[in-house]
Amino acid sequence: MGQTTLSYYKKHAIRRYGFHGTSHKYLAETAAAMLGRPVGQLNAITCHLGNGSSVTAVEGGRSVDTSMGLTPLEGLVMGTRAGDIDPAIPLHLMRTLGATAADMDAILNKKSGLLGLCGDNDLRAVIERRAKGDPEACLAMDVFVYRVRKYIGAYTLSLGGHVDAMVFSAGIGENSALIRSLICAGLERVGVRIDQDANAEMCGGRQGVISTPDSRVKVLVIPTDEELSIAQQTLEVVSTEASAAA
Ligand SMILES: Nc1ncnc2c1ncn2[C@@H]1O[C@H](COP(=O)(O)OP(=O)(O)O)[C@@H](O)[C@H]1O
Ligand SMILES: CC(=O)OP(=O)(O)O
Ligand SMILES: [Mg+2]
Repeated sequence: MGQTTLSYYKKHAIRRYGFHGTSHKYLAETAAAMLGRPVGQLNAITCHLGNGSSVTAVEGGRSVDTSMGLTPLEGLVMGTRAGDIDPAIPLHLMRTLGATAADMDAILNKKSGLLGLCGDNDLRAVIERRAKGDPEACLAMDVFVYRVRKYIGAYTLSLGGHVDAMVFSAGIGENSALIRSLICAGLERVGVRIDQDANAEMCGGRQGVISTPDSRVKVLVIPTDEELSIAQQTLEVVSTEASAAA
């Protein structure tokens, strides 16, 4: 047997690390508290949508899949990151344009995403331009929203169709009722019904439910608190080590 690609995993630590873990953990725990159940009994899809964005599938309180990989480049379309693309594209650009690995790193991490699609990386600017009918801004938002919906669809099946809650958080998820509404549009058949008044109100650091009472999937807006989550997890590690040493 020749060398398998599994050796990259074993010898070179190529694996899915995922990012925003402190945020997704905080969101799952807060969602469980809001639904009045132990986090171990919660299935959820947590959407951390900021400048960097990721989605996580949470089953019984544990992350079972997440959209960022070895680096934060994989997954959603972000402010300046491309997210998922055909892995052959960088190879093609390196061959045809003579681009180096460093060039590709800069293109895919710093010049792609919303910025690459329309010239603005801040979604507030993209939303303003879209409202005026700017075609590139419309395209950028369509691609952004479509990619989030695709992950929600994939993770809904990863969770066997059993989703208790969908959570929106971070700069975009906490503040843009428009983006939340576009992501959830037409999902009634998979149990998601948005209360548009509640959605419009849940901005600027407010926490609450934005789905209708009859929505099978509860849709929540939760301002994330990564600092608190880091402090709680640090305390957990320190207390465990202290009690083991005693
Ligand atoms: N009202 C809003 N509408 C749409 N997008 C917003 C709004 N407020 C903030 N954002 C987006 O949130 C992003 C910042 O999110 P944040 O979670 O702070 O990002 P990061 O931690 O990755 O820097 C901004 O780039 C902007 O696109
Ligand atoms: C990993 C990442 O994108 O982090 P942030 O959201 O803080 O930019
Ligand atoms: Mg952040």
